[in-house]
Amino acid sequence: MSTTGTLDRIMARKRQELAARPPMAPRTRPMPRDFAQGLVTHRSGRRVSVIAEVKRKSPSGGDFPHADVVAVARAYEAAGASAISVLTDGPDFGGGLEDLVAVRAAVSLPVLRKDFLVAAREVEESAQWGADAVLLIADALEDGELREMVATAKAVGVAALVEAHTEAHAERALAAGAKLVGINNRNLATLKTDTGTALRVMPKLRSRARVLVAESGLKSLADLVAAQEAGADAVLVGESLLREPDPGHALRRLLGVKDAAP
Ligand SMILES: O=P(O)(O)OC[C@@H](O)[C@@H](O)c1c[nH]c2ccccc12
Repeated sequence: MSTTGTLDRIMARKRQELAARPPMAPRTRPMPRDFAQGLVTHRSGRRVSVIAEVKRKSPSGGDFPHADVVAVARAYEAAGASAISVLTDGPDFGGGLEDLVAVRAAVSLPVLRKDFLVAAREVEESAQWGADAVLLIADALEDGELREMVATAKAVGVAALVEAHTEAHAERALAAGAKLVGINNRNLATLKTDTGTALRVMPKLRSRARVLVAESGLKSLADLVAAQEAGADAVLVGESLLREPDPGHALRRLLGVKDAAP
């Protein structure tokens, strides 16, 4: 039996991929959109914001029945999403940077590049490809790497959403300069999900983070309310929407929006 978790496996692959490829050709970056501003709800009384995710498959969820991620992103925007998360990893999530470009061109919302970034150079490339925000995974990066990647994001004007699965890693994220912190309910080593994780950790961070995001495994309006009460500005939701035949309708339902009477 292998003792290497999924996160370690993917990070090792990412480091190999990066070492093997030359720097990307420069691109003209589109006008950035403010990711953080659209999410902040804390103390505003506004309902928690939703970052809605597109991916074609995942290691925990298998294949999702929506190959057209652009159509899904449009439906999310129409349903009231505040931002779109686009998986750009190919082997494990079926995505690519082309998806980031296509989704961003199709919506007017800020777009998060969701990937397993291992170097500051990739943060710069993400900005050039049109990412308004990048995900950085504290549990998988050394303190020095994290600090450098957060600083690079700031320098190029891309928001860094730094994700952690434990309070200790969340503290490392804050120490590295993160202002936007995500608490992932899914343990990326084992892929097990416990929606209590974010509820337990977020209150300890609330006063020190500009934006707090509860991530993974959220399915119901009750889950969103619980996240909000624990201090979340936003939730990151993918699988429970992508399992449905109509993800836009599923997002409306999640937000508690009543369908118009026939
Ligand atoms: O599909 P879910 O359970 O609603 O979760 C979305 C998002 O939180 C999850 O995809 C995620 C959170 N952190 C990650 C890091 C890498 C890849 C994926 C993720």
